[in-house]
Amino acid sequence: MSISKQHHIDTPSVLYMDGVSVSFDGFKALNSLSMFIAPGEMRAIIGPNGAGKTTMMDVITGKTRPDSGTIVFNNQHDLTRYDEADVANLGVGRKFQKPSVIESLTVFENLEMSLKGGRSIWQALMHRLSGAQKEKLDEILELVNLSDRTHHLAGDLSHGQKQWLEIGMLLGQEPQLLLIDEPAAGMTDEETMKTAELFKTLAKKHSLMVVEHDMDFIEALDCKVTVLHEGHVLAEGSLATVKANPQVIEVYLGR
Ligand SMILES: Nc1ncnc2c1ncn2[C@@H]1O[C@H](COP(=O)(O)OP(=O)(O)OP(=O)(O)O)[C@@H](O)[C@H]1O
Repeated sequence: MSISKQHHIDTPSVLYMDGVSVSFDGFKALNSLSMFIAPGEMRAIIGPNGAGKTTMMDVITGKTRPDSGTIVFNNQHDLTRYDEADVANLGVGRKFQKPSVIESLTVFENLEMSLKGGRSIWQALMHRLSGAQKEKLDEILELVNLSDRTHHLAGDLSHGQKQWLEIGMLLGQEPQLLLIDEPAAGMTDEETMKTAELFKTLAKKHSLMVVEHDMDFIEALDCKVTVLHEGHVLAEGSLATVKANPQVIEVYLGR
């Protein structure tokens, strides 16, 4: 599948990938991968183990440099030229599967440290927030369902709440595109459904790329699904469409 260069120029996009390939010792982890994410879009990415999902996020975020291909952020920035810190500063936030909140700090303190502009632990602990910053943190706390846990230690939160806190910390960076790896793993059913609601709300202001294995969660996201297989896009469309695709059934869902 290829997306024309003209499409890229004419259509506003948050992420445009075309013909992206990466090899490790001759093995193609990504094999001419092409994908297009629109502003405000939420996209679910599925695929069997080894399909290239992590490698795809690595090349978008500047962790791995592709051997060939184009990756453009916001119709403007060639992401293959930037390192991880630059890509984050441009507005691409990444959430790894395992939460990495600081457990000995409160929910609020964790969020304070994440605010755009960079705050040291010391500044964060001094609680010198502007009115606008305080307002923003309150808004994030509300969004991620943690308003009633503001002054609890992050270490006392449930696994799902830690994941929400970390998503809140990403939001503190004001990213335009969020890449989120298996958020529902280890969550209760209730937390999983709340997370789907949260993502639907976020998608109004941000673009989201969500890598996930949990089909109930993907169904609840109710968004376009891309199926990766052997480093390439195998199918794209609604969950119902890709589930009915014989190639998808063969390589993934039917296994
Ligand atoms: N640094 C590396 N060196 C060698 N091979 C690698 C490296 N990173 C990834 N691979 C290989 O590339 C392929 C794609 O891996 P990747 O982790 O991107 O898949 P994935 O879809 O994220 O899988 P999973 O669902 O298991 O996380 C796999 O076969 C993997 O072994």
